[in-house]
Amino acid sequence: MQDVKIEQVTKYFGEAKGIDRANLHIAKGEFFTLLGPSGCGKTTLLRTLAGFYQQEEGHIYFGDKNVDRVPVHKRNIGMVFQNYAIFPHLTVFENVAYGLKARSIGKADIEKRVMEALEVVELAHLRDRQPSQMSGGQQQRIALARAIVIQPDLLLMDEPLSNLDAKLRLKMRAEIRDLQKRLNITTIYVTHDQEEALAVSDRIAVLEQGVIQQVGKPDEIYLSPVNRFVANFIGTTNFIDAEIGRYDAASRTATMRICDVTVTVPLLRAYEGKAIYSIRPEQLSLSDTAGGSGAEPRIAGTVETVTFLGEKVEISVRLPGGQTVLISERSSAGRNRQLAGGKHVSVRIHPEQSVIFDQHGKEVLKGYEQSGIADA
Ligand SMILES: Nc1ncnc2c1ncn2[C@@H]1O[C@H](COP(=O)(O)OP(=O)(O)OP(=O)(O)O)[C@@H](O)[C@H]1O
Repeated sequence: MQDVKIEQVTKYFGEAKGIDRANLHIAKGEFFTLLGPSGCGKTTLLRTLAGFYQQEEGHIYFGDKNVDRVPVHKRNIGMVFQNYAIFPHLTVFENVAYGLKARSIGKADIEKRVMEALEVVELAHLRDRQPSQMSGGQQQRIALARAIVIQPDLLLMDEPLSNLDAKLRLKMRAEIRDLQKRLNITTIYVTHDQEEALAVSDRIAVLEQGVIQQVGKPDEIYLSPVNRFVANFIGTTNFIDAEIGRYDAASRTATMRICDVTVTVPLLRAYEGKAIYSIRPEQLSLSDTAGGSGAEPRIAGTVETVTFLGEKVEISVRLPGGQTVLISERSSAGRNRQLAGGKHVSVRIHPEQSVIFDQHGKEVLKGYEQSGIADA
Protein backbone atom coordinates (compact mmCIF):
# COMPACT_ATOMS: atom_id res chain seq x y z
CA MET A 1 0.00 0.00 0.00
CA GLN A 2 1.27 3.43 -0.97
CA ASP A 3 0.35 7.05 -0.94
CA VAL A 4 0.23 8.75 -4.33
CA LYS A 5 1.51 12.18 -5.25
CA ILE A 6 0.56 13.91 -8.46
CA GLU A 7 2.53 17.08 -9.11
CA GLN A 8 1.64 19.52 -11.89
CA VAL A 9 0.61 16.69 -14.20
CA THR A 10 -0.47 17.82 -17.67
CA LYS A 11 -1.53 15.52 -20.49
CA TYR A 12 -2.22 16.88 -23.97
CA PHE A 13 -4.08 15.31 -26.86
CA GLY A 14 -2.60 17.25 -29.73
CA GLU A 15 -3.36 20.86 -28.87
CA ALA A 16 -6.13 19.99 -26.40
CA LYS A 17 -5.41 19.46 -22.71
CA GLY A 18 -6.92 16.30 -21.25
CA ILE A 19 -5.54 17.20 -17.81
CA ASP A 20 -4.14 20.58 -16.89
CA ARG A 21 -1.58 20.89 -14.07
CA ALA A 22 -3.18 18.45 -11.65
CA ASN A 23 -1.86 18.39 -8.08
CA LEU A 24 -3.09 15.76 -5.65
CA HIS A 25 -1.83 13.91 -2.62
CA ILE A 26 -3.76 10.73 -1.96
CA ALA A 27 -3.08 9.16 1.43
CA LYS A 28 -2.34 5.50 2.11
CA GLY A 29 -5.56 3.52 2.31
CA GLU A 30 -7.66 6.42 1.14
CA PHE A 31 -10.73 6.01 -1.07
CA PHE A 32 -10.29 8.93 -3.41
CA THR A 33 -12.73 9.81 -6.19
CA LEU A 34 -12.28 11.78 -9.39
CA LEU A 35 -15.67 13.28 -10.15
CA GLY A 36 -16.90 15.43 -13.00
CA PRO A 37 -19.02 15.57 -16.14
CA SER A 38 -18.24 13.66 -19.30
CA GLY A 39 -15.03 14.83 -20.94
CA CYS A 40 -13.62 16.59 -17.85
CA GLY A 41 -10.47 14.44 -17.81
CA LYS A 42 -11.17 11.80 -15.15
CA THR A 43 -10.22 8.84 -17.33
CA THR A 44 -7.21 10.69 -18.70
CA LEU A 45 -5.85 11.24 -15.20
CA LEU A 46 -6.54 7.63 -14.20
CA ARG A 47 -4.88 6.26 -17.33
CA THR A 48 -1.89 8.53 -16.77
CA LEU A 49 -1.58 7.17 -13.22
CA ALA A 50 -1.74 3.62 -14.55
CA GLY A 51 0.94 4.39 -17.13
CA PHE A 52 -1.21 3.91 -20.25
CA TYR A 53 -0.61 7.59 -21.03
CA GLN A 54 2.64 9.46 -20.55
CA GLN A 55 2.16 12.95 -19.13
CA GLU A 56 3.84 15.83 -20.99
CA GLU A 57 4.54 17.71 -17.79
CA GLY A 58 4.71 16.98 -14.08
CA HIS A 59 5.55 13.99 -11.94
CA ILE A 60 3.83 11.02 -10.31
CA TYR A 61 5.08 9.29 -7.16
CA PHE A 62 3.90 6.04 -5.57
CA GLY A 63 5.27 6.39 -2.07
CA ASP A 64 8.73 7.89 -2.52
CA LYS A 65 9.21 6.31 -5.91
CA ASN A 66 8.95 8.41 -9.05
CA VAL A 67 7.01 6.30 -11.57
CA ASP A 68 7.10 8.73 -14.53
CA ARG A 69 9.04 6.23 -16.65
CA VAL A 70 7.78 3.00 -15.09
CA PRO A 71 5.72 0.93 -17.57
CA VAL A 72 2.16 -0.17 -16.80
CA HIS A 73 2.99 -3.77 -15.84
CA LYS A 74 5.62 -2.66 -13.33
CA ARG A 75 3.42 -0.19 -11.43
CA ASN A 76 1.67 -2.99 -9.45
CA ILE A 77 -1.79 -1.58 -10.01
CA GLY A 78 -5.14 -3.38 -9.87
CA MET A 79 -7.67 -2.05 -12.35
CA VAL A 80 -11.44 -2.41 -12.68
CA PHE A 81 -13.27 -0.99 -15.68
CA GLN A 82 -16.85 -0.30 -16.61
CA ASN A 83 -17.01 -3.20 -19.08
CA TYR A 84 -15.53 -5.80 -16.65
CA ALA A 85 -12.89 -6.83 -19.25
CA ILE A 86 -13.01 -10.45 -18.15
CA PHE A 87 -12.31 -13.38 -20.47
CA PRO A 88 -15.55 -15.17 -21.40
CA HIS A 89 -13.83 -18.43 -22.38
CA LEU A 90 -12.09 -18.83 -19.00
CA THR A 91 -13.70 -19.95 -15.74
CA VAL A 92 -14.05 -17.61 -12.77
CA PHE A 93 -10.96 -19.19 -11.20
CA GLU A 94 -8.91 -18.90 -14.39
CA ASN A 95 -9.91 -15.27 -14.86
CA VAL A 96 -8.70 -14.37 -11.40
CA ALA A 97 -5.56 -16.52 -11.73
CA TYR A 98 -4.60 -14.87 -15.01
CA GLY A 99 -2.58 -12.00 -13.58
CA LEU A 100 -0.72 -14.29 -11.19
CA LYS A 101 0.27 -16.75 -13.94
CA ALA A 102 1.74 -13.85 -15.86
CA ARG A 103 3.94 -13.22 -12.80
CA SER A 104 5.28 -16.77 -12.73
CA ILE A 105 3.97 -17.62 -9.27
CA GLY A 106 3.86 -21.29 -8.18
CA LYS A 107 0.68 -23.35 -8.65
CA ALA A 108 -0.09 -23.92 -4.98
CA ASP A 109 0.38 -20.27 -4.22
CA ILE A 110 -1.90 -19.29 -7.10
CA GLU A 111 -4.61 -21.64 -5.82
CA LYS A 112 -4.38 -20.15 -2.33
CA ARG A 113 -4.38 -16.53 -3.42
CA VAL A 114 -7.16 -16.90 -6.00
CA MET A 115 -9.40 -18.63 -3.48
CA GLU A 116 -8.70 -15.92 -0.91
CA ALA A 117 -9.64 -13.24 -3.42
CA LEU A 118 -12.78 -15.15 -4.41
CA GLU A 119 -13.71 -15.47 -0.72
CA VAL A 120 -13.40 -11.71 -0.35
CA VAL A 121 -15.89 -11.09 -3.17
CA GLU A 122 -18.03 -14.09 -2.11
CA LEU A 123 -17.64 -16.04 -5.32
CA ALA A 124 -15.55 -18.99 -4.09
CA HIS A 125 -18.47 -21.40 -4.57
CA LEU A 126 -18.71 -20.41 -8.27
CA ARG A 127 -15.03 -20.91 -9.10
CA ASP A 128 -15.66 -23.26 -12.03
CA ARG A 129 -18.43 -21.26 -13.69
CA GLN A 130 -18.10 -19.44 -16.99
CA PRO A 131 -18.62 -15.68 -16.57
CA SER A 132 -21.24 -15.73 -19.33
CA GLN A 133 -23.50 -17.68 -16.97
CA MET A 134 -23.26 -14.99 -14.34
CA SER A 135 -25.01 -11.69 -13.61
CA GLY A 136 -23.46 -8.27 -14.24
CA GLY A 137 -22.87 -7.79 -10.52
CA GLN A 138 -21.11 -11.16 -10.27
CA GLN A 139 -18.99 -10.41 -13.33
CA GLN A 140 -17.91 -7.15 -11.76
CA ARG A 141 -16.98 -9.05 -8.59
CA ILE A 142 -14.77 -11.33 -10.71
CA ALA A 143 -13.07 -8.21 -12.08
CA LEU A 144 -12.61 -6.95 -8.52
CA ALA A 145 -11.13 -10.27 -7.39
CA ARG A 146 -8.74 -10.18 -10.34
CA ALA A 147 -7.68 -6.66 -9.42
CA ILE A 148 -7.00 -7.42 -5.75
CA VAL A 149 -5.42 -10.87 -6.16
CA ILE A 150 -2.14 -9.33 -7.29
CA GLN A 151 -2.00 -7.44 -3.97
CA PRO A 152 -1.72 -4.11 -5.73
CA ASP A 153 -0.20 -1.00 -4.21
CA LEU A 154 -2.98 0.96 -5.83
CA LEU A 155 -6.49 0.09 -7.00
CA LEU A 156 -7.88 2.11 -9.91
CA MET A 157 -11.56 1.89 -10.81
CA ASP A 158 -13.10 3.59 -13.83
CA GLU A 159 -16.91 3.81 -13.64
CA PRO A 160 -17.07 0.20 -12.39
CA LEU A 161 -20.80 0.31 -11.70
CA SER A 162 -22.06 2.02 -14.87
CA ASN A 163 -23.26 -1.16 -16.54
CA LEU A 164 -25.33 -2.31 -13.59
CA ASP A 165 -28.97 -1.51 -12.94
CA ALA A 166 -29.83 1.09 -10.30
CA LYS A 167 -30.54 -1.30 -7.43
CA LEU A 168 -27.46 -3.45 -8.02
CA ARG A 169 -25.36 -0.32 -8.29
CA LEU A 170 -26.35 0.67 -4.76
CA LYS A 171 -25.55 -2.79 -3.43
CA MET A 172 -22.22 -3.03 -5.26
CA ARG A 173 -21.04 0.39 -4.21
CA ALA A 174 -21.55 -0.57 -0.57
CA GLU A 175 -19.63 -3.81 -1.23
CA ILE A 176 -16.76 -1.99 -2.92
CA ARG A 177 -16.54 0.50 -0.10
CA ASP A 178 -16.58 -2.23 2.50
CA LEU A 179 -13.97 -4.31 0.68
CA GLN A 180 -11.71 -1.31 0.19
CA LYS A 181 -11.81 -0.52 3.90
CA ARG A 182 -11.18 -4.14 4.91
CA LEU A 183 -8.20 -4.52 2.58
CA ASN A 184 -7.10 -0.94 3.17
CA ILE A 185 -5.92 -0.49 -0.44
CA THR A 186 -5.28 3.04 -1.64
CA THR A 187 -8.04 3.45 -4.21
CA ILE A 188 -8.73 5.98 -6.94
CA TYR A 189 -12.24 5.78 -8.28
CA VAL A 190 -13.70 7.53 -11.31
CA THR A 191 -17.37 8.40 -11.59
CA HIS A 192 -19.62 11.05 -13.09
CA ASP A 193 -22.29 10.18 -10.52
CA GLN A 194 -22.12 12.69 -7.71
CA GLU A 195 -24.33 10.72 -5.36
CA GLU A 196 -22.10 7.67 -5.76
CA ALA A 197 -19.03 9.81 -5.11
CA LEU A 198 -20.53 11.30 -1.94
CA ALA A 199 -21.51 7.85 -0.68
CA VAL A 200 -18.23 5.97 -1.13
CA SER A 201 -15.37 8.45 -0.93
CA ASP A 202 -13.05 9.60 1.83
CA ARG A 203 -12.27 12.56 -0.39
CA ILE A 204 -13.33 13.78 -3.81
CA ALA A 205 -11.65 15.87 -6.50
CA VAL A 206 -14.13 17.67 -8.74
CA LEU A 207 -12.85 18.30 -12.27
CA GLU A 208 -14.01 20.56 -15.06
CA GLN A 209 -12.32 20.79 -18.46
CA GLY A 210 -9.16 19.13 -17.28
CA VAL A 211 -8.77 21.35 -14.22
CA ILE A 212 -9.25 20.24 -10.61
CA GLN A 213 -11.76 22.65 -9.12
CA GLN A 214 -11.94 21.43 -5.55
CA VAL A 215 -10.64 18.65 -3.34
CA GLY A 216 -12.40 17.79 -0.11
CA LYS A 217 -14.42 15.41 2.01
CA PRO A 218 -17.93 14.73 0.69
CA ASP A 219 -19.60 17.07 3.19
CA GLU A 220 -17.09 19.86 2.52
CA ILE A 221 -17.68 19.65 -1.22
CA TYR A 222 -21.43 19.61 -0.70
CA LEU A 223 -21.73 22.34 1.89
CA SER A 224 -18.78 24.56 0.97
CA PRO A 225 -18.35 24.50 -2.81
CA VAL A 226 -15.57 26.83 -3.96
CA ASN A 227 -17.38 28.03 -7.07
CA ARG A 228 -20.65 27.91 -8.92
CA PHE A 229 -19.59 24.95 -11.07
CA VAL A 230 -19.00 22.71 -8.03
CA ALA A 231 -22.17 23.91 -6.29
CA ASN A 232 -24.15 23.12 -9.41
CA PHE A 233 -22.54 19.78 -10.16
CA ILE A 234 -22.91 18.34 -6.66
CA GLY A 235 -26.54 17.88 -5.69
CA THR A 236 -29.21 20.42 -6.48
CA THR A 237 -28.69 24.08 -5.73
CA ASN A 238 -30.68 27.25 -6.04
CA PHE A 239 -28.82 30.23 -7.42
CA ILE A 240 -30.67 33.42 -6.55
CA ASP A 241 -29.66 36.84 -7.87
CA ALA A 242 -28.48 39.10 -5.06
CA GLU A 243 -27.10 42.60 -4.78
CA ILE A 244 -24.40 43.42 -2.23
CA GLY A 245 -24.65 46.99 -0.98
CA ARG A 246 -22.34 48.96 1.23
CA TYR A 247 -19.36 47.01 2.69
CA ASP A 248 -18.38 47.92 6.24
CA ALA A 249 -14.66 47.29 6.70
CA ALA A 250 -14.81 47.54 10.51
CA SER A 251 -17.32 44.72 10.93
CA ARG A 252 -16.45 42.98 7.64
CA THR A 253 -20.09 42.82 6.73
CA ALA A 254 -22.26 44.17 3.96
CA THR A 255 -25.93 44.57 3.30
CA MET A 256 -27.36 42.16 0.78
CA ARG A 257 -30.65 42.45 -1.03
CA ILE A 258 -32.48 39.41 -2.40
CA CYS A 259 -35.85 40.21 -3.99
CA ASP A 260 -37.57 42.40 -1.39
CA VAL A 261 -35.49 41.36 1.61
CA THR A 262 -32.32 43.00 2.95
CA VAL A 263 -29.98 41.31 5.42
CA THR A 264 -26.49 41.99 6.70
CA VAL A 265 -24.00 39.27 5.86
CA PRO A 266 -20.35 38.69 6.78
CA LEU A 267 -18.07 38.78 3.74
CA LEU A 268 -14.59 37.39 3.23
CA ARG A 269 -13.51 40.56 1.43
CA ALA A 270 -14.77 43.97 0.37
CA TYR A 271 -17.28 43.60 -2.43
CA GLU A 272 -20.17 45.53 -3.87
CA GLY A 273 -22.54 44.80 -6.72
CA LYS A 274 -24.20 41.76 -8.20
CA ALA A 275 -23.69 38.41 -6.48
CA ILE A 276 -25.09 34.90 -6.49
CA TYR A 277 -26.85 33.53 -3.44
CA SER A 278 -26.40 29.74 -3.46
CA ILE A 279 -28.56 27.58 -1.22
CA ARG A 280 -29.68 23.94 -1.26
CA PRO A 281 -33.38 23.04 -1.51
CA GLU A 282 -33.31 21.44 1.95
CA GLN A 283 -31.80 24.60 3.43
CA LEU A 284 -34.77 26.69 2.34
CA SER A 285 -38.09 26.31 4.08
CA LEU A 286 -41.63 27.49 3.72
CA SER A 287 -43.41 29.62 6.21
CA ASP A 288 -47.15 30.09 6.52
CA THR A 289 -46.84 33.69 7.53
CA ALA A 290 -46.46 36.08 4.66
CA GLY A 291 -43.37 38.07 3.61
CA GLY A 292 -41.14 40.55 5.42
CA SER A 293 -37.74 40.61 7.09
CA GLY A 294 -37.39 39.92 10.82
CA ALA A 295 -35.12 37.48 12.59
CA GLU A 296 -35.78 34.91 9.87
CA PRO A 297 -35.85 36.78 6.61
CA ARG A 298 -38.55 35.62 4.23
CA ILE A 299 -39.45 36.31 0.65
CA ALA A 300 -43.05 36.22 -0.51
CA GLY A 301 -43.66 33.84 -3.39
CA THR A 302 -46.19 31.72 -5.21
CA VAL A 303 -46.17 27.93 -5.38
CA GLU A 304 -45.74 26.62 -8.92
CA THR A 305 -45.53 22.87 -8.53
CA VAL A 306 -45.52 20.33 -5.73
CA THR A 307 -43.82 16.99 -6.43
CA PHE A 308 -44.26 14.10 -4.04
CA LEU A 309 -41.11 11.93 -3.99
CA GLY A 310 -41.85 9.51 -1.15
CA GLU A 311 -39.86 10.62 1.86
CA LYS A 312 -39.63 14.19 0.62
CA VAL A 313 -41.71 16.73 -1.23
CA GLU A 314 -40.20 19.20 -3.67
CA ILE A 315 -41.94 22.51 -4.03
CA SER A 316 -41.02 25.05 -6.67
CA VAL A 317 -41.85 28.62 -5.74
CA ARG A 318 -41.81 31.67 -7.98
CA LEU A 319 -40.23 34.71 -6.33
CA PRO A 320 -40.92 38.38 -7.07
CA GLY A 321 -38.94 39.21 -10.21
CA GLY A 322 -39.67 35.83 -11.75
CA GLN A 323 -36.92 33.55 -10.43
CA THR A 324 -37.98 30.11 -9.30
CA VAL A 325 -36.51 28.26 -6.32
CA LEU A 326 -36.78 24.63 -5.35
CA ILE A 327 -37.53 23.78 -1.73
CA SER A 328 -37.32 20.30 -0.29
CA GLU A 329 -39.32 19.30 2.77
CA ARG A 330 -39.89 16.01 4.52
CA SER A 331 -43.23 14.54 3.51
CA SER A 332 -44.03 13.97 7.15
CA ALA A 333 -44.18 17.75 7.58
CA GLY A 334 -47.82 17.05 6.64
CA ARG A 335 -48.49 20.67 5.98
CA ASN A 336 -47.18 20.34 2.45
CA ARG A 337 -50.26 18.26 1.62
CA GLN A 338 -52.23 21.45 1.55
CA LEU A 339 -49.83 23.08 -0.86
CA ALA A 340 -50.86 23.48 -4.46
CA GLY A 341 -49.97 25.61 -7.45
CA GLY A 342 -51.00 29.26 -7.02
CA LYS A 343 -50.85 29.29 -3.20
CA HIS A 344 -49.11 32.33 -1.69
CA VAL A 345 -46.32 31.38 0.67
CA SER A 346 -43.17 32.88 2.08
CA VAL A 347 -39.74 31.35 1.77
CA ARG A 348 -37.31 31.44 4.70
CA ILE A 349 -33.95 32.06 3.12
CA HIS A 350 -31.63 31.00 6.00
CA PRO A 351 -28.66 33.24 5.06
CA GLU A 352 -26.44 31.54 7.65
CA GLN A 353 -26.60 28.31 5.62
CA SER A 354 -25.94 29.95 2.28
CA VAL A 355 -22.83 30.38 0.19
CA ILE A 356 -22.46 33.67 -1.66
CA PHE A 357 -20.46 33.86 -4.89
CA ASP A 358 -19.33 36.87 -6.88
CA GLN A 359 -21.42 37.62 -9.96
CA HIS A 360 -19.37 35.25 -12.16
CA GLY A 361 -19.64 32.37 -9.72
CA LYS A 362 -15.85 32.04 -9.52
CA GLU A 363 -15.16 33.26 -6.01
CA VAL A 364 -16.69 32.62 -2.57
CA LEU A 365 -17.67 35.87 -0.83
CA LYS A 366 -19.33 34.15 2.11
CA GLY A 367 -18.79 30.54 3.10
CA TYR A 368 -21.31 28.15 4.61
CA GLU A 369 -19.76 28.31 8.04
CA GLN A 370 -19.58 32.07 8.39
CA SER A 371 -22.24 33.25 10.79
CA GLY A 372 -23.06 36.74 11.98
CA ILE A 373 -26.16 37.26 9.86
CA ALA A 374 -28.31 40.15 10.98
CA ASP A 375 -31.50 41.76 9.94
CA ALA A 376 -30.58 44.92 8.03
N1 LIG B 1 -7.22 9.42 -26.98
C1 LIG B 1 -7.67 10.67 -27.06
N2 LIG B 1 -7.41 11.45 -28.12
C2 LIG B 1 -7.84 12.72 -28.19
N3 LIG B 1 -8.56 13.33 -27.23
C3 LIG B 1 -8.88 12.60 -26.15
C4 LIG B 1 -8.45 11.24 -25.99
N4 LIG B 1 -8.90 10.77 -24.81
C5 LIG B 1 -9.59 11.80 -24.25
N5 LIG B 1 -9.57 12.89 -25.03
C6 LIG B 1 -10.17 14.21 -24.73
O1 LIG B 1 -9.69 14.64 -23.47
C7 LIG B 1 -10.74 15.17 -22.67
C8 LIG B 1 -10.87 14.35 -21.41
O2 LIG B 1 -11.36 13.05 -21.71
P1 LIG B 1 -11.60 11.91 -20.64
O3 LIG B 1 -11.93 10.65 -21.35
O4 LIG B 1 -10.47 11.88 -19.70
O5 LIG B 1 -12.88 12.45 -19.89
P2 LIG B 1 -13.80 11.75 -18.80
O6 LIG B 1 -14.02 12.75 -17.75
O7 LIG B 1 -13.22 10.44 -18.39
O8 LIG B 1 -15.13 11.54 -19.62
P3 LIG B 1 -16.19 10.31 -19.61
O9 LIG B 1 -16.90 10.37 -18.28
O10 LIG B 1 -17.08 10.64 -20.76
O11 LIG B 1 -15.39 9.05 -19.80
C9 LIG B 1 -11.97 15.14 -23.56
O12 LIG B 1 -12.10 16.41 -24.14
C10 LIG B 1 -11.68 14.09 -24.58
O13 LIG B 1 -12.34 14.37 -25.79
